[in-house]
Amino acid sequence: MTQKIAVLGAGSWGSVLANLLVKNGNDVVNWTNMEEQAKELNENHTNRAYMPDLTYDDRLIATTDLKMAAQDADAILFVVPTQVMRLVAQQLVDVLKNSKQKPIIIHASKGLELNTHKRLSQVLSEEIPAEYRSSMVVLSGPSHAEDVAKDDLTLVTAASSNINAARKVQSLFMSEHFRVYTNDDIVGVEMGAALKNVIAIGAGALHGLGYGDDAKAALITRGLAEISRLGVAFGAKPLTFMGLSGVGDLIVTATSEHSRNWRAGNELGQGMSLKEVTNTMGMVIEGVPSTKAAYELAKQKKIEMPITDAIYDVLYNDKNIKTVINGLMEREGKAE
Ligand SMILES: NC(=O)c1ccc[n+]([C@@H]2O[C@H](COP(=O)([O-])OP(=O)(O)OC[C@H]3O[C@@H](n4cnc5c(N)ncnc54)[C@H](O)[C@@H]3O)[C@@H](O)[C@H]2O)c1
Ligand SMILES: O=P(O)(O)OC[C@H](O)CO
Repeated sequence: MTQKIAVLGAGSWGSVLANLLVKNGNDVVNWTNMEEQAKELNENHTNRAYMPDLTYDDRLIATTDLKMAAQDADAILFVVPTQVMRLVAQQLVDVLKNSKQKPIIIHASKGLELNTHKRLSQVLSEEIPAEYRSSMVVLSGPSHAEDVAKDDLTLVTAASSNINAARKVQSLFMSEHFRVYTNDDIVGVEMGAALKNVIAIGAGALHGLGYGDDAKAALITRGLAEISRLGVAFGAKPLTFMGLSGVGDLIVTATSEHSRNWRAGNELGQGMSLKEVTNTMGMVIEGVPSTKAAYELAKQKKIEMPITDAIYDVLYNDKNIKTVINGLMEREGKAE
């Protein structure tokens, strides 16, 4: 049955997921806060600032009118940067109150809120009416908009404490190119999604500095160990980090040139300043705020996260990358 779906956020991931949902036979409205972008998507079926090579399905509608996008929708998918998620959720409250039906709430963003250190399902739960909380779903896993846009093969997970809601999301997104598993560990899925961005900055930096494959494999492996340690301290299931939203997403983000986090690290490794990197990327680099949030969470819980500490020192204390890498190698010997 055709579903009415609102996708909030028309950057690379939001617009590409909206396009996928249209191709799956749904009525989809993609909400953006930029008038020019809505016009371009509606008239030219392009979104050149984010996906320069993609022509979108001409059935995809874009709007800056949140009510038009989300009122009476069957599903509402948030795909905005982490630090504006709360703001967008607040704008949605009145629309939800005036809707004739109760949509399923999904988010596909990856990060931790600065200051509160909260996961995105927690942020949404605080802002939207209570009756939506139990059926919230998180869509996550190794997935770059560039690959999904060209119908390459992508496998992700839909996590919820409500299995029926997860299954509903699974069936909305599944296609011959896009496979969705279900998962009941929202904490693990969201922690894996946010923390892999931190390690990906480190992996990009190693590349930018000219280190080889051994160093990159070691960083990913030891990065996974500290992601799991922090996640488990907050109630995640250890095995979740062995799945698509854990090691799967870590591998793609820490090795792909599509990754904004990896590219940011690579440019830092090549000697650019953080300001230059963020000013030229033109898209969100979630690992930058998530490094700060993860660093502070780790201190709060007394969890050892040496790689996160090192990236934090580079991003927030202006430490030299080569020096922090040397520091990691010079730590006392440990058991694995
Ligand atoms: N790009 C990917 O391949 C990909 C894949 C999986 C997950 N994600 C996650 O999805 C989230 C969004 O990433 P993206 O790649 O689409 O980012 P992006 O930088 O490409 O686009 C972000 C969009 O958010 C919009 N935005 C910013 N502030 C806003 C506000 N106050 N109100 C409404 N819209 C606002 C911007 O205008 C822009 O269109 C991130 O958390 C990212 O980690 C991205
Ligand atoms: O481009 P990045 O670094 O934000 O990563 C995008 C996705 O999270 C990869 O799964």
